[in-house]
Amino acid sequence: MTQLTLTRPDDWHLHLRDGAAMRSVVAHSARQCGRAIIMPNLKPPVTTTEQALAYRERILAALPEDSGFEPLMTLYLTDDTTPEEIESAKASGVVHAVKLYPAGATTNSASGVTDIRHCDAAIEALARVGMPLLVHGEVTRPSIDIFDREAVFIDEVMAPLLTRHPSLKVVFEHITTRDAVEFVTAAPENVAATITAHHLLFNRNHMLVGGIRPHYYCLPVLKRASHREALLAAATSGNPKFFLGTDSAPHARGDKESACGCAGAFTAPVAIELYASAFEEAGALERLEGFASHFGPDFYGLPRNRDLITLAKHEWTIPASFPYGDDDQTIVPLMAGEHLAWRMTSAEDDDS
Ligand SMILES: NC(=O)N[C@@H](CC(=O)O)C(=O)O
Ligand SMILES: [Zn+2]
Ligand SMILES: [Zn+2]
Repeated sequence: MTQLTLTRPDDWHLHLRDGAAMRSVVAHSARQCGRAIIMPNLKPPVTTTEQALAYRERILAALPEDSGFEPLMTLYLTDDTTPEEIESAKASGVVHAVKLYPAGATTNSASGVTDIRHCDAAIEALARVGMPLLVHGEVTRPSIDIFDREAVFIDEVMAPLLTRHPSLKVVFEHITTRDAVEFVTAAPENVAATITAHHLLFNRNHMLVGGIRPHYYCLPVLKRASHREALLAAATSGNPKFFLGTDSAPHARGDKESACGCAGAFTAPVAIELYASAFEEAGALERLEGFASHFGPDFYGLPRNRDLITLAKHEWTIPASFPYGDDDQTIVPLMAGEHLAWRMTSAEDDDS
């Protein structure tokens, strides 16, 4: 196969940041994706519908002319989120989900949830209005090894949460383990998961062998090879519970290449190409479209995109960096300077 045409994908897990940083990254996603679920972990976080509406306007104002990209907004769940806030989020028509960050689990999660049982009333409202809860699934206790935090979360938080709220729509975000694949596969239809391109392509050796590579550091952290294999099998299985969410998480070069580097891989400029590499490795390119473009909107109850993109088999080199934010900052994409086999060449309207 030398060319691949598919329905335009959507990104069901994306960090755009705000201000100058947002203005420098949003076009990368808008070029590839029709829509994206926009993560609310700004400083301060997006906790109200009013803030989400204002953030959406800032994103729309930063889009290239003629872009049809649609930001799907989310709220950041806190211990104090009220059921009324959930109801006004639903009524707004622009907020599509609510995000659970366990306090301290990841970038800008300090205002996150300290104990999910504090949120039962808000979660009950989510179940009632049919809005998905998006979950960063890691426990945060210092005694739990960082490589075990997702698996422990399933037993301690995710399973009891679904017992208390059996009809709640849940997206287990950026899953990284065989445990999460098995949990989601066995769960009822209202439970799905996003998988990043980097967790499909890499294991922890890529981050740690031969030197420590900060651009491969993200949360949940890359796991051992057998977990990657389980993720790749799930993504390429055709099971509609698993769909595309890049978790592209921009941080300035200096904040990554540091004695205490930030967590997050910046993949937006090459997202669909990275996924194509993973699916090709698994011999499953014909299943890429379902994963990238069909299963996400189906789960969220939104129409699939009408337009198409084309990828060509054409080796090229990922740029070393891109401009980022104010001043002379730059941002380094994942696999900077490395070769990719596929490249997105064009997008077409399907008005015929
Ligand atoms: N994935 C990451 O490593 N980082 C994300 C936060 C997140 O999605 O957990 C970020 O906002 O930088
Ligand atoms: Zn996360
Ligand atoms: Zn994320």
